[in-house]
Amino acid sequence: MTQEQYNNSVDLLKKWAHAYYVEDNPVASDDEYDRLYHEVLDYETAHPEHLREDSPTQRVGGVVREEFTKARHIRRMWSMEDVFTKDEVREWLERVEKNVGRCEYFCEPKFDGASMNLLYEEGKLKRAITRGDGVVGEEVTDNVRTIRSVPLSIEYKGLIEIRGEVVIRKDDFEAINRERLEEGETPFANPRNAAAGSLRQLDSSITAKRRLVFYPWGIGENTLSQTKLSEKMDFIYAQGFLKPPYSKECTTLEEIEIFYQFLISKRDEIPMMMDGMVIKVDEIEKQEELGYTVKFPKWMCAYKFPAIEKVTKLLDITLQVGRTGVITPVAEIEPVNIEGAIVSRATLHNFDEIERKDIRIGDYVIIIRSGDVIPKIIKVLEDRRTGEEIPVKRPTYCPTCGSELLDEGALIKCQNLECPDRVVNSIIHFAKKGCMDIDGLGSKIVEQLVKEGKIHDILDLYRLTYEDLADLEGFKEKKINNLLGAIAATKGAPLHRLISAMGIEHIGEVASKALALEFGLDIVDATFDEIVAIDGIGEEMANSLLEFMRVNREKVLKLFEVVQPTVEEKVEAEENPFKGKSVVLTGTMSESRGKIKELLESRGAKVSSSVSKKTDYVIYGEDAGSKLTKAESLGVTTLTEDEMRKML
Ligand SMILES: NC(=O)c1ccc[n+]([C@@H]2O[C@H](COP(=O)([O-])OP(=O)(O)OC[C@H]3O[C@@H](n4cnc5c(N)ncnc54)[C@H](O)[C@@H]3O)[C@@H](O)[C@H]2O)c1
Ligand SMILES: [Zn+2]
Repeated sequence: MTQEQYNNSVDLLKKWAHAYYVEDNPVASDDEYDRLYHEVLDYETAHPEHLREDSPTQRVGGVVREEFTKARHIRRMWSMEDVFTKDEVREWLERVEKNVGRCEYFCEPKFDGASMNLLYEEGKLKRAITRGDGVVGEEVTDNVRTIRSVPLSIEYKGLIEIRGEVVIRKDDFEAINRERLEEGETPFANPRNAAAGSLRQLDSSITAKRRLVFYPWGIGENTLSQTKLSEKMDFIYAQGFLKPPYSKECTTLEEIEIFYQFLISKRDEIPMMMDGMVIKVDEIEKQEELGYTVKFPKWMCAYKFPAIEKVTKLLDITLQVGRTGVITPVAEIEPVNIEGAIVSRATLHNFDEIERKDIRIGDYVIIIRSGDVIPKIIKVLEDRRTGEEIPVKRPTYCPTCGSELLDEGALIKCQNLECPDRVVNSIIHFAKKGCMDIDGLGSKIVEQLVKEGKIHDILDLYRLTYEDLADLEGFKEKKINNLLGAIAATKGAPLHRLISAMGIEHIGEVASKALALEFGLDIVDATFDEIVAIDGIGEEMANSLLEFMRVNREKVLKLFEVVQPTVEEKVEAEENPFKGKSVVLTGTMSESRGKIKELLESRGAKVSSSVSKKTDYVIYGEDAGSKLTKAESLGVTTLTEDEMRKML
């Protein structure tokens, strides 16, 4: 890096930091920011004479926004040094121990939220101040009062500054963004900006709606006498604050590394966004001996997790035709490595989303991949446009069969029932697990069969003969017999699985069960009023089912004839505490969860997989994780397996 490049980089970082800290609306990804930041830092270490005082390496956070009252922290608030590899942790530990000898290290998650300082006096919450530039922050007391995990009063009567992170749950974050998009506002780029933006509301009722959570991680001004940070924190938790789900005291690099890997393995499960692990020297005396740089304490560091957000370029948008004919746009992106996986495509739900986000071909975009979630574009970096970007047009003809498309606004559909992509995808769906579960009929084989003209629709599967398959490439006697056997074995399958397998839009497994129980084979003649009378089935589902039956009535009747599905009897469950209740199972139980699900369903319970405010009971076994925590945070009744059995 030359001095000129250094100066330009500092200017760029400053611009990015302002957008991030002050506007809550970043124009770069964290990964990019961190990279440039470290290049700048390297240059400054090599050329201390060129160091600019206004470099982001020399200051904490951003400036205070005009609309808010400024307030001073009693003790300064800091930023944190970050390390990215085990080797860097080793170096960090060596540096620490060279100065103060062997230490104990307190390790805990680094939640990615907004830094907050709470001042308590005589047991009352007096003031809540954002970190700001570390010396002066914004007073947001009224907003913070709406956060349920911030106690308004505590037992301890001394003056104390309790520091922590205001975080937003990942699912709330997504919900807020959906809402913002609907209202034509720009979505928040990440949970941290969403938390910060929610705190900086001039109207507290908006903050209140955001369901923020506060996790304490440290103390500023205080007169507590404990000699270790972890002991002080235990005292804080005992005052009624939330304790992070995991923390560990370590003494060696190996222990630190093991806990780090453990936290990474919990990354998707924990409802809050974690971007690393914090390592802190536990002994207060040693902390003081180590002291501070201009920006951060020398006694703690953030051991960052690998980035799950990356910036990349949108190369093209291609179209996929689903089994219901819906055309889904797919973003083809310049391949990037996210946590070891090469990502080259991302989903876009529909064309309205492209228009709302104003995504153009050639744009730089931030994409995120977390857990098993398919990568998605979360933000367009409009600042980086060159003017060459090409707006995306809504398609008017099917990319597969060429028929004219029906544009319904949010959805664009190919209406040609014989469209090859629709046929292939509907057969793949028909054959998959949870539907008809036809072993040996995966997507490749379906494509082959359709392409070779062996099948044109689902019914054709049941007409396949040995001779039909014998001349296909890769089909030997055993494979043919297995496939024909697997298809024949679907005869007599439960009706609800057959309904599910038909792939009616909006009708999933649960709805299929309810429909099968209610109507049996008469489902082809069900009326709108009868359908919506079923608990859990809404108008959209009813219309979709009616439309499907209108178009496919004859085919469905034929299918019933060939498959001869087993019609389940409708038996009223006897009265019991779980009848009609919504139940979620989590953790390891004495039998498989599938078995326990069946048991509860036979008693009239609805068993679902995610916890919400509508859940009546969460029944947990051993090693229960985030679902249990979520239930507790929502105030949902939790039961052990034993308690459940007693109630039955
Ligand atoms: N995308 C962008 O344009 C952009 C711009 C500026 C900064 N950033 C991001 O912000 C980071 C720098 O921000 P920063 O200086 O606030 O540092 P930081 O967020 O990396 O770390 C410091 C903060 O961590 C928080 N924290 C969470 N858990 C904690 C715990 N257990 N103990 C102590 N503190 C805990 C505290 O609020 C503390 O202030 C960069 O690494 C970058 O990722 C991004
Ligand atoms: Zn088509």
